[in-house]
Amino acid sequence: MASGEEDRTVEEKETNNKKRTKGAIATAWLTFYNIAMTAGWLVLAVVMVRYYLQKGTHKGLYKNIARTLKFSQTFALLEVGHCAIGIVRTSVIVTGVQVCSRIFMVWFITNSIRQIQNEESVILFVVVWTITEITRYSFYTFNLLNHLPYFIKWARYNMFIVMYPLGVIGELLTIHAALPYVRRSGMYSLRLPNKYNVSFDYYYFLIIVMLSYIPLFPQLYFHMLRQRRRVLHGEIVVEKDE
Ligand SMILES: CCCCCCCCCCCCC[C@@H](O)CC(=O)SCCNC(=O)CCNC(=O)[C@H](O)C(C)(C)COP(=O)(O)OP(=O)(O)OC[C@H]1O[C@@H](n2cnc3c(N)ncnc32)[C@H](O)[C@@H]1OP(=O)(O)O
Repeated sequence: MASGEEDRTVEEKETNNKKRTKGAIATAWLTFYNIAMTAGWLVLAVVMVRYYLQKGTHKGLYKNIARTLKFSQTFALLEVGHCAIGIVRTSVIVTGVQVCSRIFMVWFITNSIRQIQNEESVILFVVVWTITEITRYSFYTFNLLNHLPYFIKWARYNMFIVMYPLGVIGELLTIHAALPYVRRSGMYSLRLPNKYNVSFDYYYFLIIVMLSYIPLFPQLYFHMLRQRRRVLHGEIVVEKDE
């Protein structure tokens, strides 16, 4: 064998070894991450069911789940990182919009405005998120372990058809319920005159957020419909932002 060819073979072997090591580390991390996230959302589900069975009402439930909800949803920020460094084949933009809008709902709406925490709409989106995330993270976990039961795959790529719109309804109704409190309290707003000479009205910002669901939500929904066709029906789908 010529020495040039030998060099290339050694180089290829080294590259393959590096890829394998990175692959193994990434797979181990993702498996750990998905198990931890499934557990987090399962805890939330158990606490919710137990609370409802004991008290017979959803009132006061949010206080009991607030910490686990904030923890589980905030950790999902790591998913944007996973896409950015390329260890999962998902769009950073789609994941970013999905994760950031949820974090916004949790921290800057539900957690910040005590008066709306007992609204039915809060329970609606929390229940919908919980069911979705238990399914999604168990799907990823079993998939990584190469033991994916068909019903989990089926649930992952069918339930969103109903769950996504339900979640959006819950989120929009919650922001809508928050509007009067935000207007009255002037929270997170900056009025003129101030030393920065900048004004910001959180009330109008929330109206813009609600309106932004109109162009953004269909994109997330159609993304999932394309994923569904690809995974369940084996169709080759080309994403625009890939
Ligand atoms: C600051 C102000 C904010 C203003 C916001 C404005 C509003 C915007 C509107 C937003 C509306 C959002 C509403 C929403 O919150 C409501 C709900 O969620 S309700 C509940 C129902 N929801 C769903 O069903 C969620 C569906 N969405 C998702 O699943 C994801 O979020 C999404 C990013 C859309 C997922 O898509 P993805 O592209 O990741 O699809 P796949 O799951 O098929 O994965 C693709 C491949 O990547 C692998 N992967 C991904 N993640 C992992 C992981 N953690 N571990 C291992 N592998 C992973 C996956 O296996 C696939 O691999 P392969 O291609 O090899 O099969």
